[in-house]
This record gives sequence, C-alpha cells and structure tokens, in this order.
Amino acid sequence: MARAARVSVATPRLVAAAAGEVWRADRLGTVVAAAYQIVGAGAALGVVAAGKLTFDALLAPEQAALGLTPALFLLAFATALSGAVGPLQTQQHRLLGERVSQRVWDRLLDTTARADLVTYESSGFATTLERIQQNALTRPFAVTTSLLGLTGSLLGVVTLSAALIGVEPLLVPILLAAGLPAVLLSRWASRSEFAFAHRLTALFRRRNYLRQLLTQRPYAAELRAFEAAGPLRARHQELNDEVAAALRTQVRRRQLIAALTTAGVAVALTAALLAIIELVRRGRISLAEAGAAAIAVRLLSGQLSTMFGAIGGLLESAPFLADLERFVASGPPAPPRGRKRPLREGVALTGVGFRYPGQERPAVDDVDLKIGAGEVVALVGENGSGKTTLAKIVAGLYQPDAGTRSWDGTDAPAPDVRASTTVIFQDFVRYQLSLRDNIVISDGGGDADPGRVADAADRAGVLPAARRLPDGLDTMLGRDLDEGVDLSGGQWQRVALARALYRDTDLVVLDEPAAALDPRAEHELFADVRAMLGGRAALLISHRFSSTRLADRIYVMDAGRVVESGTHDELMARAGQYAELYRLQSSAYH
Ligand SMILES: Nc1ncnc2c1ncn2[C@@H]1O[C@H](COP(=O)(O)OP(=O)(O)OP(=O)(O)O)[C@@H](O)[C@H]1O
Repeated sequence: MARAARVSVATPRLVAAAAGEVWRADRLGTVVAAAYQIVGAGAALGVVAAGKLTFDALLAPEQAALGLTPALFLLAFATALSGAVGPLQTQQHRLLGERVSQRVWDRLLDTTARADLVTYESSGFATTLERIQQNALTRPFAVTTSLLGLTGSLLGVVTLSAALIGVEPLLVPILLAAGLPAVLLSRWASRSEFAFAHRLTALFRRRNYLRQLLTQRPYAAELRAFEAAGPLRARHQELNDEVAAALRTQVRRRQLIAALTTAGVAVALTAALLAIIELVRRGRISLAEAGAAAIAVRLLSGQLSTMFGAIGGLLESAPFLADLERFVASGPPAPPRGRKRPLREGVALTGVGFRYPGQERPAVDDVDLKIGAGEVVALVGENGSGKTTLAKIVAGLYQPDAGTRSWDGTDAPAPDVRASTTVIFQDFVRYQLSLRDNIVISDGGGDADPGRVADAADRAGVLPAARRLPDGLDTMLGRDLDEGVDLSGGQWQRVALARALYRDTDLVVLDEPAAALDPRAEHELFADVRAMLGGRAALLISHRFSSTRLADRIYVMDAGRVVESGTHDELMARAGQYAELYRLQSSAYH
C-alpha cells in the first residue's frame, strides 16, 4: 500500500521523465504526433460547429449563417478530417515508437554493461531484466501516446464544454461525473496489471527458455538424439496452460473494469441526453440548439472517455516506469576504463576467499597462489573444486571477499587487472561473425592489424582450417545466421585460442583450452605451450594431467582450497591427491 502511494505521488515525475525520453528520441516525430492530435481535436470541434450550422439551415433557414449545402459540405469535411487523422497518427506512432524503443534499449544495454559479473549472474538480476523487457520497455512511448491523447482530449473537453455551457451549464457536470469512478477504476487496473506482470515473469522466463531449447540450433542434435522434444513440449504446454489461466483471470478483471467505466460514461451520457429532451420540452432551448447540444454531448462524452482512458494509461504505466527507473539507477556507475599493465614480476593471491551471493559455503577459501612473469602455472582439481571461480578472481572479473590480489606487488584495481589479462573460458563464445572478427574482438574489434591476426592464428593453429574456408579469414562462421560456415569443436577452440593470443596481454588464463582438441593437437599444443604463449604468463586449468605436467607449478584444489602445490615431480613424490589423480588417469590408458 505504501508502495502504491509512493508510486502515485511519483506519477507526474515519472510521466514527465518518460515524455522527456520520447522528446529526446525524436523531436520532430513528437511534434508531428502532437500536431495530428491537435488537428484531431480541431476536427471534432468542427463537426459540432458544422452540425449546429446544418441544424440551423434546416430548422431556421431565415436566421442561418450558412445555406444548407455549404453547411453540409463543412460537416462532411470536418467528419472526414476527424476520421483521417486516426490512421495518419497510427502510422506516425509506428515510427516514433521504434525510435523511443531504440533509446530505451540503449539505456537498458548501458545498465547491463555496467553491472559486474556477480550482479549479472545473480538470479534476481535476470528476472528483473526479463520483467523490464517484457513490460517496461514500451511504457515511455505508451505514456507519450497517453499524454498526447490527454492533451487532444483536454482541448476537446474544454472547447466542447464551453459550447455546451452556452446551451445549458448543467450538462457539463453531468458528463464530468463519470470521471471519478473512471479514474478510481484505472488505479485498480494499474495495480492489478503490475502485480500480474510481477507474478508472471518467472513463468515467462521458463517458457522462453523451453522455446529456445525447442527452436535453436545448438540444441537441435541432442534433442533429436534423445527424442526429448516430446517431454519438453509437454512442459511447455503446462506453462502455456498456466499462463493462459492467469491471463484469463486478469483479462476478466480488466473487462470488468472496462465495463464499469463504460457503464459510468453511458449513464452520464443518457442523463445528459434526457436533460436536453427535458430542456426542449420546457421550451428553454430551440430544436436546432438541442440537435447541436446532442452532437456536442456525444462528442464530449467521447472526448471524456479518451481523457479518462489516457489518465488510466498514465496511472497504469507509472509502476512499470518506476520499475525501469529503479533498474537503470540500480547499476553501479560505469567502471573506469582499465589501464593495460605489463607483468614484470607476477600476480599473487594471498589468503583469497570468495562466496557467491546467497551461497553458504565459499567457492574459494583462503587461497595463496603465485604466477610469475612468463610462468606457466596449472590449476587442477575435481569438478566443482573452485578452479573457474579462482580463474575469474585472477582475471579481475570477481573481487575477492577476503585476502588480496596483487599485480607486480601492488594492489591493482580490478579494471586494470581485466585490461591486462586475457581469459578464455570453457564455454567460450562462438561469435557468428567472420573468422577475423572472431579473433580481433578480444582487442576492441576495430581495425584489425593483419600481421598480428596472422601471428595469433598461426600460433593457435587456425591457419590450416582458414585456408580451406571459402573466403579465408573473411569467411563468416557459424550457422545461426544462415550465411556462415560451421567449424568443428576443435577448430572453434583454436579460434578461441587465437582470440586470446591476439589480445596480447602478459597474462593469459585458459580454462580447459584443449577440451575439444584431438590427442595429436593437444600434444602439439602442450608440448610447445611456451612457444605458443610467446613469453606470456599463463594460468592453465585442465583435467588432463598430461597437459599440465610440464607447468612450472601445479596447484591442486579441493572444495575451494589449495591442498597441494609444486612441480609435477614434487607432487608425485608427495604421493598425495595429485599423485592419486595422476595415477588414476594414466592407468586408464594402460
Ligand atoms: N554463478 C554461481 N553462483 C553460485 N554458485 C556458483 C556459481 N558458479 C559456480 N558456483 C559454485 O561454486 C563452486 C565452484 O565452481 P567452479 O565452477 O569454480 O568449479 P570448477 O572447479 O571450475 O569446476 P569444473 O571442473 O566442473 O569446471 C561449485 O560448487 C559451484 O556450484
């Protein structure tokens, strides 16, 4: 309730802010839309005036200002103009709506880009983002349409009321009386609509996910292999039923609100028309005046409906606008652009701990780790032991909750660490762009340096595949956009490696860089990993111990902690967890 009150108080500010957005998105478009609105209101007035002139010409030709034919022409013109404005407006709104949507999307994308990785990965963020996308993005435009409607109808209401007051002042308050219930009913509609959107977001998210699974290419093969489409369709159907049931209830509620509002307007209209008949009966107004008054009453009631509808629209949009504003304001300020630093001594983590929001156990606990300049350091451990989390801390993507991360002995800010480190994740992105863009995107995209592209591609072993592609480095990759050529999993992995090397930082974090490589390719990569890295320091995560045994130092993680560290030989001599895992793995090949 307190929240509803706050939103009501904030409504004018929210509406003004939304209108400001529309104005900034397309000034000329807004002016044109407003002009149509004014023409529409003027045309409605013209219909009344021409109606009055027509009645005068019919009933009292001797006193009429215009002959019947010109009066009828005027009436036809005003009616046609009033009818034509609607479609013109609709088309203009399509254009304006697109520009506004682009602008609001920009604000949304700015907010999501600013959010740090932890915020981004939290489930609340995704749900709010979905709700904003589903419900709030179109609101600034809807508000402007309502505002324009309100302006036009207000103009109509004022002028038509003035015309009616000339005939009988009582007619205006009779019609206006329909307003209060209409506004109260819109407040009810607004609250119920926001609550409905809130309730349904999680349902929509789940349904959208199933739709992606059922329609997108990466899932097509597995879904067919498991014949999983059937069960997934059944779940989709359950969600459809739930959505339809919730929507049915909401639609019924809105229909009831609409019916009550219309009934209020109809009662007021009937009362006004009865009053006009009564006035004629008592001889207070002439028949011509009564005819014009009836037209004016009908038009005024229409304008009042538009006005109340517009007010209702504004009230309905307010909570969604507040939601949008809250979301845009919730993002932290954009982090400063990081400065790329060379790595002269090394990176060190001391007593580092990290806990994911809402998780009880830390994913990384009291970890000490060092990567000297030019060193290759390996991180091994069982699934879920915290390797990827630790890699994200090293790369500056997560800030440790405890302990310190130092760069060349100083406490480097996270943006600097990010700018000075390159990470390739297990689930690296397969950009549906050209092969060249897939490589250069790691260093700002922009103008590619052909020499550096060729060097990175060569080191990562991409060149043999590139030579077989129809347009070499300029071949579009991926099949999602129809035009591309798909690569094998291993070839994609080499492209990701080339991307890491193109960025040219002194520290590289590679999370399972050889998972998709064939044994020969993996052997070649690791036998000569230092040559591939070209002097860069590397943190290498791998489950394949053959890949990591040549590392300068190996850290073994278990349940978030580093339980052992040393060279391969030292760890084997210790006969601890590493030695056990290593033996387990090598025995599989004997
Ligand atoms: N975004 C997240 N939110 C909450 N918990 C997470 C998140 N990411 C990982 N975890 C949890 O943190 C722990 C460590 O995960 P992490 O991905 O770092 O392990 P890993 O050693 O890289 O595993 P794997 O070898 O399977 O890749 C796991 O228990 C995991 O469930």
